[in-house]
Amino acid sequence: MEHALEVRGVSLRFGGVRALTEVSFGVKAGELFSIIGPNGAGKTSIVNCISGRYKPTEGQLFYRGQDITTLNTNARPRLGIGRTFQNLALFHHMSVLDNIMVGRHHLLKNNFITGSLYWLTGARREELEHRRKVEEIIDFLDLQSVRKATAGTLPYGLRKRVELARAMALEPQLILLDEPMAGMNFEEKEDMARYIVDLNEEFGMTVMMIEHDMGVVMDISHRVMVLDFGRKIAEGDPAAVLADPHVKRAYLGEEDEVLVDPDDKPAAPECAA
Ligand SMILES: Nc1ncnc2c1ncn2[C@@H]1O[C@H](COP(=O)(O)OP(=O)(O)OP(=O)(O)O)[C@@H](O)[C@H]1O
Repeated sequence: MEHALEVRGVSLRFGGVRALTEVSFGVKAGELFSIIGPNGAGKTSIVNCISGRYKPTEGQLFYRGQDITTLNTNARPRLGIGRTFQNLALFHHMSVLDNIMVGRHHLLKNNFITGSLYWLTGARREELEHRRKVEEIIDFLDLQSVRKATAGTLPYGLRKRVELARAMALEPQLILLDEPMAGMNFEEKEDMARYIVDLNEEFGMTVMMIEHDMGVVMDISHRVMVLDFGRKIAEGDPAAVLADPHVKRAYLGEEDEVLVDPDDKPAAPECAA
């Protein structure tokens, strides 16, 4: 399988803070790839480097063989890279339908001037085609009943789904999902997991997902990478990653026997005065 995305030796520093240190990995075309790690491990930083929000201090990023390291943020959706955000970034006063339409902005061929010649140019045909695509996504994500609702009035789980719809509207080949299940209840997570698997399998999108829910990650991912303090500590199929002692120690909080000095005596509990 060809690499859709390749991250080579990426480091990112904010003053004295090392958010990422020499992180390298590849995501294959058609893969559902997840990144896990404790809070502050650098997961969102990686997504922000790929989406262009941050420029790596060192290293390179390749998308389908093209060096995108210094490409500006707006150019990436045109290449086929879409994303969702950890904290919802919807237009709250707009309808669900309009929020999803915004996602198609970069695909619009007609500008303000040609758009004003609505019936004479292809503007009308183009709008109908965009509507058709948006309706397809609304059907896929079961958003029919709320298509006219104001986005800001919807329950959190549904707003997350609308955000996914907007990212899908870009028709990306690679979609970056930053904690798509955060704040959801069990049923909402189950639904979201199913949509993610379907957009990978039915729509053929390559998925790179950051998610804290280990159950979901292990269930649906083809491969998993683990970050800790900005460094990659493991990568592989879910079962192998779960069994990795470094991962157990860093992520799941289990002790690594090798690193525990047998002569170390537990400290005596402090007595209250
Ligand atoms: N814009 C920024 N300015 C300064 N430091 C930052 C910035 N963005 C991230 N960091 C720091 O970089 C490190 C990695 O942060 P990042 O948000 O990538 O971690 P994360 O794994 O996504 O965490 P979480 O699971 O809590 O979202 C943290 O120490 C964070 O404080």
